Amino acid sequence: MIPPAPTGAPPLLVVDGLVKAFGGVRAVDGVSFVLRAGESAALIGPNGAGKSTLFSLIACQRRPDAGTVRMEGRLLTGRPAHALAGYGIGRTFQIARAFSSLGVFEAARTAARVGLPRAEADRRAGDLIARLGLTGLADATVATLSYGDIKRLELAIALAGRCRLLLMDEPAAGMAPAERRALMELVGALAAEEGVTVLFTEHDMDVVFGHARRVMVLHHGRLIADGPPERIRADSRVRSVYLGESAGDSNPSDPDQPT
Ligand SMILES: Nc1ncnc2c1ncn2[C@@H]1O[C@H](COP(=O)(O)OP(=O)(O)OP(=O)(O)O)[C@@H](O)[C@H]1O
Repeated sequence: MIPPAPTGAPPLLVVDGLVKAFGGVRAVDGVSFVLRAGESAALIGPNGAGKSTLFSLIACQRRPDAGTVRMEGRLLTGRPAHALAGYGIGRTFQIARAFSSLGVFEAARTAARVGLPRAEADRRAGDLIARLGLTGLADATVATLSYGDIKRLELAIALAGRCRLLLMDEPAAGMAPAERRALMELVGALAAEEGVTVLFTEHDMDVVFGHARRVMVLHHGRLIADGPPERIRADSRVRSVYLGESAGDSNPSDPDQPT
């Protein structure tokens, strides 16, 4: 588990008054929060709450209608998505696609090579793929990997670039429960070792309540709750928002106990 962020840790990501509308729908409607170095936060909400849109605004895939995002004090809003790495932000979503013709080790090494001498980059890439259980696949072409292996490789690639903030859009989607737990435990351990702050969206409440130290709840584009998992679980507004959700695992009133 990731230890709680030290009190008074410096603000890493500052999201201030983000708004994004599609026609008449305010998908993100005035969202503000501060993520401090060392935190591990999950962004949850029922279908259509605005999670993907908010994530895409933070990750510079869309421009907000209003509001700003700052990383370590530097304005991120308006920058292209490929500038994220230069701000110390790694994103796991679909990274592997860009590396599909490379071998697994080569892909991790390419990411590690940015700003590191060759020998050090090789060592870092080797260490990370070992930690992620991919050593046996070091020479396999990325395009041939299974879904779960791609997810692990994406994590290795994001961390190889020595990001300070890791953005993960449904990191465990499509995985079997045991594989999900293993992946998130690895994320927690690696983030703690590397001093990386984590922000992730997730539908699976076991993953959210088992692995986030902070949970932010979106509803109709607004943050309706933000706090430690135990407080979110007991929040009457959060419970009422999730009532009637069809997916059994989408109800935060009845998640598994945190591991
Ligand atoms: N490109 C788009 N054009 C029009 N409306 C959109 C677009 N993207 C999102 N929306 C609308 O914005 C709202 C928020 O959608 P968003 O996908 O961000 O929610 P979400 O919380 O990620 O949902 P889910 O959990 O179902 O993925 C929804 O009403 C959605 O229909």
